[in-house]
This record gives sequence, C-alpha cells and structure tokens, in this order.
Amino acid sequence: MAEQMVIIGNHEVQVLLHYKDLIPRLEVALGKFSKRDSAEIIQPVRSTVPLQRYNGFLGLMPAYLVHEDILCTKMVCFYKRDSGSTLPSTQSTVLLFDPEHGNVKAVMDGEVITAKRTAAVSAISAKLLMPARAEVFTILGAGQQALSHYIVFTETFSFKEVRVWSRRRESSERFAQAAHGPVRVCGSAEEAVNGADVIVTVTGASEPVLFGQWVKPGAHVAAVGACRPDWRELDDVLMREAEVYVDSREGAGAEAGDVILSGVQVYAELGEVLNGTRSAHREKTTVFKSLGTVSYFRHQ
Ligand SMILES: NC(=O)c1ccc[n+]([C@@H]2O[C@H](COP(=O)([O-])OP(=O)(O)OC[C@H]3O[C@@H](n4cnc5c(N)ncnc54)[C@H](O)[C@@H]3O)[C@@H](O)[C@H]2O)c1
Ligand SMILES: O=C(O)[C@@H]1CCCCN1
Repeated sequence: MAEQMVIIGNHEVQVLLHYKDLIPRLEVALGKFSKRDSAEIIQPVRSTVPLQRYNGFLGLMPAYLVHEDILCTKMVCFYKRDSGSTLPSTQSTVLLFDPEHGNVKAVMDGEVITAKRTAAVSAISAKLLMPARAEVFTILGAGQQALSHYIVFTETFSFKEVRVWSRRRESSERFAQAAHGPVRVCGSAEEAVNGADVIVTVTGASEPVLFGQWVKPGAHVAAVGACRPDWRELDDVLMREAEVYVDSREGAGAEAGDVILSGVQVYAELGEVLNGTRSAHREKTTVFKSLGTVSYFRHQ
C-alpha cells in the first residue's frame, strides 16, 4: 500500500533546511546536471504558462535523479508587480513522488526552498568567481531573495561593507532592519555599485538596473531576477564585458533576456566549473545568470 502523503509547511522547511547542508549538496547536483547524462539526472527546461491577465507565469519544473530515485516537481507562479503592490511576487510548491507507483509522497511549501536554494547557488557562484579579496558586497533589490542572499553571503564570506539599493527607500530601510547586521542604504543603484566586488541583482525589473559602466573591472555579479526572454536586469555593456556563467545553458537560451538580447555566448555552467571541464576566471568581470534549476537531495 502507498505511504501516507505528508505536508511539509514553511516553518518545518525553515527548521530542516540549512545552508551548510544545502551548499555542498547543490554543488553535487549542479555538477551532475552539467554532465547531461540521462542515466543520472533528467531535468528538462521548465514549461511556462503565461497568466496574462495577472502579469504572471506558472513554471513547471520536473526532475528525476535516477540513482537516488528521487522524482520531484516544483511549481512556481511568478509575477511582475507594480511598485507598492502587496501581493507576493513568487509562490511555489514542491511535490515529491514515489517514482515506482506514481503517488505523491510529500507536498512541500516552496517559499523557503526557493529563497534558500537560489541564494545558495549564487553563493556557490561567488565562491568560484568573486575576486580574491572581495570587500564590498552590494544587493540591488530588497525583497525576499535580497534577505536570503544577505544571510548566506554574510555567513559564507567576510565583507567589510554591505550595501543595499531598492527602488523604494522604505524597502531598503526595512531590509536593513531585518538583516541584523550593518548595511549601508544607498540612494541610487550607481552609488551602491561603485567599487563593489560582489553584486547581487534580485529585483523584479524587466529593464536594466545595473550598467556596465558602473561596475568595477573584475567584480562578480550574480543576476537572479529577469527570468523571461524579454526581461533584463543587466545592460549590454556589462553582458559583453563579462564572462558569462549560467546554471543551465538550455535554460539561459530559452529564458534569460540578459543573455538572449545581448547576443553574448555563455562561457560555462557552474556545474562545468565544479566538474573541472571549464575554468573559473575570477580575475575577470564575471556574471552568473541564474534562472533556477530544481536540485533535490535526501535530507539526512
Ligand atoms: N533565479 C532564480 O532561481 C530565482 C528564484 C526566485 C526568484 N527569482 C527572481 O528574483 C527576483 C526577486 O525575487 P523576490 O522573491 O526577492 O521578489 P520580491 O518581490 O520579494 O522583491 C523584489 C525586489 O525588487 C524590487 N523591484 C521590483 N521591480 C523593480 C524595478 N523595476 N526596478 C528596480 N527594483 C525593482 C522591489 O522593490 C523589491 O525590492 C524576481 O525577479 C524573481 O522572479 C529568481
Ligand atoms: O526557479 C525558481 O524558483 C524561480 C522562481 C521565479 C522565477 C524564476 N525561477
């Protein structure tokens, strides 16, 4: 008889999921993904259903890890919200299946999974690609991803200064209070970025908010927003000056406006760097364009 289905809520995920476990497991998952061996992992580019009336999308993200026998799907709705909207911009649920019988074993709230997984992968990109002596860390955007990125980046690295900019100053100030650490609230994106060694873009923008002429040569940018083929967070100057890394080449070719519209070539997937089949050039200006893959592992 099939096992009883369990529901794992946000609080429980928060308690169970720790960056110290997540980062090494995600490194393994990214490496496996980049081998493109369907005997190890099957993870097609997500299907996306437009919700035109609501300015949003539903993304369906299935994955099967063959050896671990883990079959999962994340379903994520994401929206372009007007400034001042109080509606959430991302909501997700993760289903875990019994691969043999096909029944659902667990339904998990995806909010914390999305916040922590995404930030952990950006931290992996920074570990591989940020300049050797990185002192200034800037976050553009002040929402949920801004906070999870702040937490994992300040836990993992030692910066001398952390800065934030958001299009509404009140959001940056709220963020700085929630961050429980020193954060400089900046009045413009340019001020926030000037001299920064590591920059994370976590905005809902569909037009560039980060411009190459502001970015210090050799800096590392983890670009997390703009997950549609016609949305941008970074301008062409930055995209063309930087060496570009992604989580998935196919995903970037289908969904990353910053890659597609700038016409740049992707240099490597993070998984290729982790596998040693491509080098990490931390001395160059680097962009990691994140779109989100589904990375599963068994909790121990
Ligand atoms: N790459 C991934 O795996 C991944 C995962 C989750 C979310 N995302 C994306 O990351 C982004 C941030 O997600 P979140 O959950 O933190 O969202 P959020 O709504 O909590 O925060 C978004 C932030 O961006 C700001 N913003 C919105 N529109 C802007 C604009 N036009 N210009 C400048 N700033 C703007 C908002 O004021 C807010 O500070 C979204 O685009 C989301 O779709 C990507
Ligand atoms: O992989 C994810 O979770 C995100 C959600 C929001 C849009 C882009 N991808």
